[in-house]
Amino acid sequence: MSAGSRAGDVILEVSNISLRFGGVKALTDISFDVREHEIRAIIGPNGAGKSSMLNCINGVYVPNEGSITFQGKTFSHMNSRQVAEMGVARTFQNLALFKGMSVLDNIMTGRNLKIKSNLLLQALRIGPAEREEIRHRQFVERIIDFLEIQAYRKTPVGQLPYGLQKRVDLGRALAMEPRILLLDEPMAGMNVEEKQDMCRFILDVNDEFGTTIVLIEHDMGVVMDISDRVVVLDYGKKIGDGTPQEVRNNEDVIRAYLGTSH
Ligand SMILES: Nc1ncnc2c1ncn2[C@@H]1O[C@H](COP(=O)(O)OP(=O)(O)OP(=O)(O)O)[C@@H](O)[C@H]1O
Repeated sequence: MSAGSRAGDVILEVSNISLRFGGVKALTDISFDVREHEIRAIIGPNGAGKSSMLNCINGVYVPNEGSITFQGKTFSHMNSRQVAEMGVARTFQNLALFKGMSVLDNIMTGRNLKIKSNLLLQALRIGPAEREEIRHRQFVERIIDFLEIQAYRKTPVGQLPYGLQKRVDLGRALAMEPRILLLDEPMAGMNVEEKQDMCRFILDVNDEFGTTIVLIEHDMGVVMDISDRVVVLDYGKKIGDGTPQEVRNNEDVIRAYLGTSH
């Protein structure tokens, strides 16, 4: 079911990252790697540092120490736009969609970085701009079919149930044609059926688009079935790293999870 058997070379390497907010050590000396095509989960109880880690990878936070290597290029900090241009897209725990805009238009916003024609040509919809728009629309339609949301193409996103909004957010990120997709608690707040759907879509994205996926989650159960390898954080430190089976049997991980309500 998982992509482990075809995981390739290391595409992303996090090296000795530490991050502090005043006196709070959000991350302490975290290192791990992500291989091409794999589904890599970062799990941990509340406040473990998962979101902080994701925000260091996608350029929102500047780590106090450490570096990140993406496709062979090492950087201690890049801004969010540079990271996006290198092929890293993300979804958000608190949805970042335009609620009054249609599903189609929301997903189209994910193409913005890829639109090359100038604004005047776009506004007039002439020549190359028109051809370019048709190409982008075709790609967006492919995503809409893939995510099985054809029936809601013209529906304002704010009118959709939460699980479908999360799917649109995934579509917006996919529209960027990312090499790496960062998913911030993609199953949070969902019912069982919505969680199953989202798991299926994550596996399909990984399989059909070949996208490398890094997802964070605090519920250990849901990620164990779909992940190739799992990093476990607790109080900002890495306490486990390995296959789901290895992580499940790790004494420190068991202790961290038994000590919380998860
Ligand atoms: N912007 C910030 N300012 C100050 N402290 C912060 C900030 N962001 C995170 N922290 C602190 O850093 C630590 C790690 O938080 P983080 O949100 O990364 O954890 P998390 O594992 O994502 O938690 P959750 O599962 O609850 O989302 C926590 O102690 C948190 O209070």
